[in-house]
Amino acid sequence: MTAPLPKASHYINGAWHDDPAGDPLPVVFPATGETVATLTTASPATRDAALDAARAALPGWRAMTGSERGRILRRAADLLRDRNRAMSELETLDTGKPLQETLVADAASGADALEYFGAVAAGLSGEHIPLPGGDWAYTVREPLGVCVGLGAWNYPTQIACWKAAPALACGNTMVFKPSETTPLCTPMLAEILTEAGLPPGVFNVVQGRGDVGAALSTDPRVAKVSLTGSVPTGRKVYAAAGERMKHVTMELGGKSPMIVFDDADLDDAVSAAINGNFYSSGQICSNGTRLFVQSGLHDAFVDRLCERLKGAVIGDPRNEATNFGPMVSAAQRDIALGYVAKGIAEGARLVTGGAAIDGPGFFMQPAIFADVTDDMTIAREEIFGPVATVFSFETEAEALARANATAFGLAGAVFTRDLARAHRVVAGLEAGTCWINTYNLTPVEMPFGGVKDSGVGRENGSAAIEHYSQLKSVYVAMNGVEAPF
Ligand SMILES: NC(=O)c1ccc[n+]([C@@H]2O[C@H](COP(=O)([O-])OP(=O)(O)OC[C@H]3O[C@@H](n4cnc5c(N)ncnc54)[C@H](O)[C@@H]3O)[C@@H](O)[C@H]2O)c1
Repeated sequence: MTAPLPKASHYINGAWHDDPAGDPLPVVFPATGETVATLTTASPATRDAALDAARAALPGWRAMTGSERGRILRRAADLLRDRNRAMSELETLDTGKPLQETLVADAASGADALEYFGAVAAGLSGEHIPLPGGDWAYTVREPLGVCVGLGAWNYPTQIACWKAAPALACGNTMVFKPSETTPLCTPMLAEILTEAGLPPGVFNVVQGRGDVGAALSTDPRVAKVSLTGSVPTGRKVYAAAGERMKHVTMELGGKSPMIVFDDADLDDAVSAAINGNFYSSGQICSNGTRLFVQSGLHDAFVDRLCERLKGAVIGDPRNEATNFGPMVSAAQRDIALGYVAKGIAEGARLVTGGAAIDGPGFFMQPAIFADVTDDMTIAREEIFGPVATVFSFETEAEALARANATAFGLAGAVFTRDLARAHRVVAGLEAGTCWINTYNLTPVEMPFGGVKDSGVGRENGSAAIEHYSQLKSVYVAMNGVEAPF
């Protein structure tokens, strides 16, 4: 792989920016454990420079028409597609995800978002509202101001684009902090945006850990914070934003149910369970890790899933034949292995996998648990690793009640050939994003987000516009003004 690395740690005001006052931020390639780059975190001066740049760029950017802004975003989408291979290689270096995946799911998804919101930007407008007596009102859709984006480590390029594209389309400016675990791709995205014609300061990237994220998201210059991360971080960021009356989007964790009825297409359901549990080595927020399978199909489902796992090609993610890579870090693998141990200790049946793989890198075998009960730790907590849990159920009402018995509400799915049942079950699921007879497809046209503890707000689709803009209402009097005295 020959992907170029970022020329500096940060990207501010349309240029690369180094910060010798920051702390070292080593970037570890998860497949080998080697440090491939050492960036620095942002010192307070660098954070300030980024926020000042975003604030200074705001008047000029919001004054442009939506069509003008959209043209730049669409050009950036084209550049990102042109550089898909280099960006995918970098994403693989950053995350350890197989190149086979990053070539189709990361920069490509980011480009989709830039293209989509580039087109949407041109159509942003308000309403005309007729009122009694010939008076009327109109609304103007205005940007919020400087937005802060905080990213998780599993989809760095995609997360940055899903936040930046709607924010910029609406005329906001942004300071984005990628996850400290995967800092390489986002500054490259900033450089691409500059090349596409984005004015300096409209999109800035600073590196750092949670303290940098906290300082950015509580800064008085900031109007909105959009986080993709865990529920505990979400609580902190949301509380701090609430105290300062800032807007938020919270894309948080999940423990989503996939309900498979006896009449489902077994192969489709198993394929979806593979995508929804083992893609990206299970490190996907919306994964359907609670597999509720009706008793008539249960054993066949578990057998087929185990059989299909034999097709996993585990190895160096830079090899395009590899379809199952390492976990992102030693710490994340330890968390997943800890859950496997807990599952066994609490009496679940480990059907296959679940062990660390010897050698360099943070590899573990994909794991399937059966005979899981709803009260077990592995049934309740987000694992964020390649650990699937299979439950047996008898009736539709039972499946729905058990699926909803969680504080999370990110996603859910139903597998059945009975269309009425499919829609009935989806209507009853307490989840922000649902699928019928498929899993984890998240096209940019479809709003994505969670309910309950899994989040607030929506990314993608026209719904995202609501979360990056606000309305100004203007009453226009066409008659004289009456007063009581
Ligand atoms: N719903 C979604 O769209 C979605 C997508 C991907 C990942 N996730 C979730 O993300 C989690 C995994 O990612 P992670 O481990 O990087 O999450 P995390 O919560 O540890 O970190 C997320 C980001 O928040 C920053 N951060 C940490 N503490 C902060 C604070 N106090 N103030 C401000 N920022 C702070 C981190 O530096 C990082 O950039 C999982 O729970 C997963 O489900 C959700």
